[in-house]
Amino acid sequence: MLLNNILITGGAGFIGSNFIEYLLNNERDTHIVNLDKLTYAGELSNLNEIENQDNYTFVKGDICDRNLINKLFKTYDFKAVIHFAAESHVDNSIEKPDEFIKTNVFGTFNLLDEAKNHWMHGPNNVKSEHLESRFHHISTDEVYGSLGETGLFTEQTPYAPNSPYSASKASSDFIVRSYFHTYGMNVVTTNCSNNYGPKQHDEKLIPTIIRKALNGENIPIYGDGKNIRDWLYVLDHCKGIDLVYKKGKPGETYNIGGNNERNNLYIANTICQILDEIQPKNKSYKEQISFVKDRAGHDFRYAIDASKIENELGWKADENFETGINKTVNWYIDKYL
Ligand SMILES: Cc1cn([C@H]2C[C@H](O)[C@@H](COP(=O)(O)OP(=O)(O)O[C@H]3O[C@H](CO)[C@@H](O)[C@H](O)[C@H]3O)O2)c(=O)[nH]c1=O
Repeated sequence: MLLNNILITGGAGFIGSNFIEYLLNNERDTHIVNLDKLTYAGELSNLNEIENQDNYTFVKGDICDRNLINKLFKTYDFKAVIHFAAESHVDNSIEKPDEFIKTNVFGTFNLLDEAKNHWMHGPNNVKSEHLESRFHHISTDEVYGSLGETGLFTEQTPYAPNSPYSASKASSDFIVRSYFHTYGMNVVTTNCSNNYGPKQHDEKLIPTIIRKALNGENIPIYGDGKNIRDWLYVLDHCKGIDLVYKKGKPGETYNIGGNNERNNLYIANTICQILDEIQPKNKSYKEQISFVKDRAGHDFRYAIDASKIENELGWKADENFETGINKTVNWYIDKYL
């Protein structure tokens, strides 16, 4: 059988590795090339379960390396690119924005431009063998900025990124958009809310709470803990990405959110309550919750209106926050204990 080669960038990271596993479990006619730089956030063991499959190849490399990208396109004649690779941690972007601009902005441009050169003769002239070839850009709801107490982000919400991270993702979204409008390239973008679930890097809120709780350390909650995020179980996100990748309209963007708005203090209390039940000790884990200095420019609230992907493509999240967080806490207990 002739396999379709697709390029997945950042596949050793949290969402990318969950997506690769999801795709390979559901498809037999795809060969995935996973290009990942293996920064501190990439973990090859995330891919243990599929690393020996013959329809999977790992390449260590940087999306900013134009020669490498060119060589990969020549070797594999990719039929699609699904682009996860990014510097993703907001706190790091506040301390050191350079890498975010380099990887998220320049790296995305590099990939996109190589894909265009490989798939198209010129503006609006796609090579016959690449009529279906698609560039799927994975992005974030943070590009829309911060909400007050009410309202939801829709695909029409104007961009208003507040952190160097979200500004770099917003820039990359605009570059991708421009390749549709200028060159007629087949691109789609998905903007997701906060993901959680297995394989997330230790630095993010939910793994931090679980790890610090189990280690008997203070659980750091920024500011007053009232900031709100819309939590999306990572496998629901993967299903949404797969739908958009296969059925999304070229040039369109789709929001993917969990419809699970929770404030950070609620998240910490919920996790502590689960741990009190399944991993009890002499006092409640809640006593470890500790309020610390707020994040600079901390966005107050993110919340997504996912009706476009639900109505147009039939996507629906399978997990609600209660089912998802229970699975997640159990997964990290196995990892940390
Ligand atoms: C790490 C940490 C975070 N926080 C707060 C800050 C945020 O309000 C909330 C979640 O923080 P983080 O886990 O860093 O995630 P956040 O800044 O929302 O961004 C995430 O979600 C975004 C999607 O909304 C993604 O685009 C980002 O790549 C991803 O990192 O918890 C704490 O209160 N204490 C902590 O120790």
